[in-house]
Amino acid sequence: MEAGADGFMSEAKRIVGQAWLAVPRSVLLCCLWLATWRIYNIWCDRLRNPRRLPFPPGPKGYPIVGNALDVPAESWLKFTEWAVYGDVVGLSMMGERAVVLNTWGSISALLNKRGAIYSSRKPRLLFSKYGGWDFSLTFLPHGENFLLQRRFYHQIIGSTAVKSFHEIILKNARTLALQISQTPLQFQYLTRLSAINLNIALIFCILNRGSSSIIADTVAMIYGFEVNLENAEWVKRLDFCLDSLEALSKVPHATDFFPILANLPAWVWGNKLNHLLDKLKASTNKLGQEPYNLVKDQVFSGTAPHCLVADLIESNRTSGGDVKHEREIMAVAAVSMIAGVDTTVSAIDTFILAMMLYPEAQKKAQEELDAVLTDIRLPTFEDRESTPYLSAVLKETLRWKPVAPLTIPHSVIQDDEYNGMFIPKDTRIFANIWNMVYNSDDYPEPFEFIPERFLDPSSKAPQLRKDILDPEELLFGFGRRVCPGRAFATASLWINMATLLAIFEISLPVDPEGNPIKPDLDYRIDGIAYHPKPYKCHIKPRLQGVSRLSALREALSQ
Ligand code: HEM
Repeated sequence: MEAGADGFMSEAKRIVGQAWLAVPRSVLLCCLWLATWRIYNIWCDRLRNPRRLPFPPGPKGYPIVGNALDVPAESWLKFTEWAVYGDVVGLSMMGERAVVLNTWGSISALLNKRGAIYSSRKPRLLFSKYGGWDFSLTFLPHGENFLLQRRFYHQIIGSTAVKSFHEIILKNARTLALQISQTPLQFQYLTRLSAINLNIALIFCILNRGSSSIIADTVAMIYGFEVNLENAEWVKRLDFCLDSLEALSKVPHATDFFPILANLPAWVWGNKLNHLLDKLKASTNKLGQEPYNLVKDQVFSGTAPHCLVADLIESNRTSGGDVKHEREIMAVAAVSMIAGVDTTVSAIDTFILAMMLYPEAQKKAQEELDAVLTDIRLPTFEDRESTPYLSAVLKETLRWKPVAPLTIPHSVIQDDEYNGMFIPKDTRIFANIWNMVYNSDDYPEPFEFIPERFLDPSSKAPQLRKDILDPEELLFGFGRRVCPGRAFATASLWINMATLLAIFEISLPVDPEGNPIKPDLDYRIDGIAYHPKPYKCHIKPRLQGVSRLSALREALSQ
């Protein structure tokens, strides 16, 4: 019996031994490496978190992928469902940690008050490594280049500096109103045309008065060009850049989960992806390098108008005739073109929709404007302080349909503790704006457009309330990453709203039987912002609008 058992054991050992030998050596090594890596991580976690504080609570995920498969494209909707886990929700996405902040309390405590450590970004390696987008502030981690580019923005379009652009913003708002009066059915096309102007302005320093619009504000501010409508080539360039950015953003790439893979050569990812990345690089170059060179020539010949690039070139010129930080100046310019257009257009679209659907709000804003603008006078920035109702309309526009429901995720650069929870270094931080703007405690009846919510009910004359969460503090992001175009964007939005309301009556279109046609309020992410689907609207001059339009024509012809 014993001899038989021994025989069986040695036979078994031999079989198992052979089976082991059959395992390819590389797989074995891989498993060993993974196991060691896992043990090392657990050990490091224990050292970093000696009090064993828990990671924020959140939904249970699947092995390896974590919660990644449960997050749809409109992730803010899922994140809002997960707010049942708390103010701060912890997730795991393919091995990477993420935290969703669902309330103003947690956002201001972490992103604002601890902004020094919560203001980094995790670059998307597909863009930065392979797409040539390592210059872009939106993807830059905390560091020297980030600080330099933020300083450039502050210098040129910080809340005080931006006033030097008011004149051009005003003129562009008036031009848009004039265009809408000529082809009211095309109001959305005109907004689109504004984006076209943006592209064209990237290359031409040609002044073509009478064709600019809200988009042209950005253009004129950045490059000091006014806009020529006819150049379709530049339309294609910006569109292509936006389209390829969107296409590349929609699907996660392997390097998002395994950054180490970004060390592989680009050809590994296949011809099609490389082709798209090459086109992105080329179009970005044309948004940055080419117009930059034009403005630089103007600066050196002393003919450049006041604009972001010219001012930055001027302030970075050396005595030897060079320009310091050229790459960063180009980056600021190209990124502003992309970040400043889509966002502003989305807010204007929402404003027009709201005016159609809430005629009472429109009437109140117009009565307020008429009281301030005697006779046929057109609105100017000096009227901003005297029109609190309109300021409330602006805040409600931003809140009602948030331009960026999740902003851009931040990342934390060192381990941190918050309310007894451990937030490890490199965690991606999402600020769930969506959950905040539709929170009925802060904003009762959150899905309705009610500008009055921002006005003090105890005051006879309309006055903005101070005890309510201001959407302008939410919608432009947080801490050291707060949108550097905020002052410019709100100035542009305000004057566009004031000018349109002073001149036009905005109402629902009607069908052949005279029934009002309600617009579809289904929004989607298009490019970088949340947009309504194309919609129709009836826009015609008001009684006072007719004479204001004549005044406007005269003002623009001067
Ligand atoms: C209604 C208009 C706009 C909205 C709602 C908006 C919103 C935002 C948001 C939410 C962020 C992310 C902030 C964060 O990470 O916490 C952002 C970043 C940014 N925005 Fe805006 N924006 C608008 C207009 C503009 C304009 C007009 C410009 C430039 C002229 C601009 C330039 C930028 C840039 C460069 C960043 C990246 C900042 C960084 O990563 O440090 N934006 N914006």
